Amino acid sequence: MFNVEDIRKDFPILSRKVNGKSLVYFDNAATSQTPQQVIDDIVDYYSNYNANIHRGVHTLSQEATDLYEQARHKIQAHFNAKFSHEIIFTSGTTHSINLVANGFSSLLKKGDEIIVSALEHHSNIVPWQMLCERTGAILKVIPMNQDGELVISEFNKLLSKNTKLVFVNHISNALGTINPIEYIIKKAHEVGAAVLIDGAQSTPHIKPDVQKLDVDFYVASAHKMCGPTGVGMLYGKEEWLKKLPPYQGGGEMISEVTFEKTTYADLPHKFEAGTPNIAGGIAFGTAIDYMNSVGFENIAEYEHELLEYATERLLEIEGLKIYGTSKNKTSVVSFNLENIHPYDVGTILDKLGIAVRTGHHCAQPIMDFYCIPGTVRASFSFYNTKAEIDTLVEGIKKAKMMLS
Ligand SMILES: Cc1ncc(COP(=O)(O)O)c(CNc2co[nH]c2=O)c1O
Repeated sequence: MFNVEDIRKDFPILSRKVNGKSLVYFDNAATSQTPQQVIDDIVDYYSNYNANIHRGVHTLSQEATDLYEQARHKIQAHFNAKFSHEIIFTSGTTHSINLVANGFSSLLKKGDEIIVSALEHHSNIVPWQMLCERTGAILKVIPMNQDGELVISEFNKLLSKNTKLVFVNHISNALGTINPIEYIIKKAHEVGAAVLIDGAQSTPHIKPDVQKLDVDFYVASAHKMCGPTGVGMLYGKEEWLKKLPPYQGGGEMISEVTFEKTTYADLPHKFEAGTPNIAGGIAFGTAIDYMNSVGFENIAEYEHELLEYATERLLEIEGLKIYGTSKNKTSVVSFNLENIHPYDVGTILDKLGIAVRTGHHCAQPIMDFYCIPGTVRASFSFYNTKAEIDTLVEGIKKAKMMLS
């Protein structure tokens, strides 16, 4: 196990004051914080290697290309992809999902069925609704229960020979629920459907093995796992990536362009049009190195301790209700105080230096299910502490006293 005080020294921002108080950062499900090692590599790139990549004959371009492609190999190794060309750099999870959705526009026909879940982030709902509008495919939804878990018996009933795609998140951003993706992938493949797993919330906590999962697509954002914003990845099985048409046209993604006809580049470049976020891609690799140096088993064990402690302390507060009570969840606690709007609680906590997320968390169907406008979401990471949780609890008690 690691020493959390030593870890916290890696994150300059954690020494900040907010409204005169020490920052307590509990909005990690929105974006994680950035260790000095990642910051240094971004500065190092722009200080010593900045050049456009691929096809350059000059040294700087070659060095930048090598760093970028080394990052791709780091991502391949981390997710245990069979080939590096199965890793597509994108601007993040939303871009990755839209790339796949766009690709299936030419592969689906009227009456085909797409299954998503009630726990999805809007980024894993709206692109599929748009795809259904384009193709006449039908969207089906796996329902959720009061604990914030998927009703798997209903999933089994939704599956049929018409099911072509099943797209669910690994972990719910709003509730922290860990979904049984191994089972979902197995059952979807039994009817011949392809599966995309939205890993935006799982990759900060666990190390998915895409070959072991046998998943067809897996997506993630660097900024959720100690990396920079504006860069993410799409893993796709080679056979699927070869089937999908390009998402964007332009430089990098071509083999030959004439006004009569254009031929496309091989994987991965077919899906990487234009100049990418080079520094971001390199820093994504650094972030993966950093998280692996801390150790995902250590992270999971420590964050589970934080979750248990936070849940126990929060439930001491009369009138506080937690949403998302699955036994199988990561370090996210969504809650409300009776008859108090989440925005008001969040605003008071901010005055105390405590950063939480309030609102629907881009998961409005979940809020509709619970008949609430939103929640206060506290999401913990391996650099948070039990003392910070105590500060949160005191802050909530203050908010309750002021707002009741
Ligand atoms: C499950 C899930 N899918 C997709 C996305 C979109 O990721 P992006 O493309 O990197 O923005 C998010 C972002 N979730 C959140 C962003 O801010 N608060 C959140 O809970 C997410 O949690």
